[in-house]
Amino acid sequence: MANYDVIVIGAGPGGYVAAIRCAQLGLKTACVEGRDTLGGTCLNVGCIPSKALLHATHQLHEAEHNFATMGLKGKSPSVDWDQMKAYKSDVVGQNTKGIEFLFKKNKIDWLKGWGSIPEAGKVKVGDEVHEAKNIIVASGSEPSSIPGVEIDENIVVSSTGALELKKIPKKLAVIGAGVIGLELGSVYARLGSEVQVIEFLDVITPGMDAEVQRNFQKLLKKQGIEFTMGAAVQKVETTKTKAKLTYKLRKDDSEHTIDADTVLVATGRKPFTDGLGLEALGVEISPRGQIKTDNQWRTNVPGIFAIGDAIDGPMLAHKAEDEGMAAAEVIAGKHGHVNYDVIPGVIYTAPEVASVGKTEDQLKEEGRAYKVGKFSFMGNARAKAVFQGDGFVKLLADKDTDRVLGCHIIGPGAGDLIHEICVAMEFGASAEDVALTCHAHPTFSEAVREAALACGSGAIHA
Ligand SMILES: Cc1cc2nc3c(=O)[nH]c(=O)nc-3n(C[C@H](O)[C@H](O)[C@H](O)COP(=O)(O)OP(=O)(O)OC[C@H]3O[C@@H](n4cnc5c(N)ncnc54)[C@H](O)[C@@H]3O)c2cc1C
Ligand SMILES: NC(=O)c1ccc[n+]([C@@H]2O[C@H](COP(=O)([O-])OP(=O)(O)OC[C@H]3O[C@@H](n4cnc5c(N)ncnc54)[C@H](O)[C@@H]3O)[C@@H](O)[C@H]2O)c1
Repeated sequence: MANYDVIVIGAGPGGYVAAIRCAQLGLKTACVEGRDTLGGTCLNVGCIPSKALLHATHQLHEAEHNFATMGLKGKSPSVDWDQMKAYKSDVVGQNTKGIEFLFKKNKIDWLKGWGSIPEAGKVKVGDEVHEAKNIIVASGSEPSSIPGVEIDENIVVSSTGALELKKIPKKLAVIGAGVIGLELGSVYARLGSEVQVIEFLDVITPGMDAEVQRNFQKLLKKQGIEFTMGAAVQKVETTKTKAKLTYKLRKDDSEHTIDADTVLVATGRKPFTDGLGLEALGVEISPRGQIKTDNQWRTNVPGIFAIGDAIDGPMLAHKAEDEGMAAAEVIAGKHGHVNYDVIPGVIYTAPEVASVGKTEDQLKEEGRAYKVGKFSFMGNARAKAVFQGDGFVKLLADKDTDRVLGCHIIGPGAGDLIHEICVAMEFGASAEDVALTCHAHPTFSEAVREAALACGSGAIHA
């Protein structure tokens, strides 16, 4: 048994970042993690392995579709799936070991095992009970399924199983056209699977800017992904090697079936708080299973904080990290800050999709007068040189004050470009501020500046 200022439960991006910041602020810190490696969902079975597979398969796509045009002749590479998975695991290993190194460097104790909170101020791991002045719950989330669909991680898989399929399926059915469905759907489409996405709504990536949604779907269709929209999945039946998926079209209630080798269930994730003992402690939980907190990440039980996927808000690694840092600052008696209005969202397909701030629909709903500056990547020399002229940057600014209100990008490097606008929004910048900032040529970033120019006296290359 040991005494700590802070014990963090969970070593995902929320928990490990909270632990590091606590230690940096001079607090004696431990972090409990039940997995064999640190880094949580994100590093082990989320952000990092999926991006490794997206990278590898994007290279394959380039070789198959664009190399010859550039005079790079010869046979396209063949896929060694086991080696691709080994590369992915190696990337994961480098990152999880990196967190272990950071824990040692910051003198954070990793308490190995599954933790519970028998009472406020105490954390039990295995047979040991440790004392902590403060506890941060960062227990994350897990995949959720829908009625009639049972995940077996063999034929019917969650994202976790989809990162480790034994072989590349001939036909992959994806339930849900959200971020996971489209990123992993892209991976397998590039690997040659026939990919059919079945989505309940009439649009993909709910919550995104409507113009981006339409454009994105069109581009994914061009890449061979098939969409069945407005379809409610009823059930998935499996044999040893196959699945039969039944769905009803919402428009006419007609029932349809499709066969697939693998079904990926990508219908969202739910907070994971099993075994923590929160109910017995009287920690308030929302009907959606999220731990309730105030705006300083305090639960209703003194000394217990919660952050990341286990609480309200977008289930994103960087949101969890920001909350981790902020909760640590609060515990250390400082000011913790997260600006929930400026949290970017990125989909790492090709092209990438990124957004921050308000969508046009939200501004309309709010009755706020706004202007749109839009610029197509077709007018961006660098994008054309790398076969990525599809897509656009759309900047939304207040009609009267010119203040930047949101940005939606579909195109090359969108996930990096968006941060220029995040910074602009944090500083309360106007579209003109962005437009008057010199941007190096030839870069994708010039498209952001052109969109800002389009909010004023006009883009140059449009
Ligand atoms: C396939 C996939 C791809 C993703 N890609 C992205 C992306 O590109 N960008 C992005 O921003 N987000 C992405 N996400 C979402 C991202 O992974 C999560 O938002 C993020 O991991 C949440 O961090 P967290 O710290 O709250 O929880 P988690 O990362 O889920 O970590 C929680 C940790 O707590 C541990 N734990 C739970 N309970 C206990 C206990 N009682 N005792 C000990 N340990 C416990 C768990 O084992 C886990 O390791 C992706 C998710 C998936 C599934
Ligand atoms: N690049 C990233 O940032 C990234 C990548 C992967 C995952 N994530 C995070 O992980 C979380 C989970 O991702 P996700 O893609 O599973 O969830 P999601 O919420 O992004 O998408 C789920 C989709 O499934 C659809 N759906 C729900 N029920 C359905 C049904 N019965 N039949 C058909 N469609 C149905 C929804 O309408 C929605 O389009 C998200 O919150 C996301 O932020 C982020």
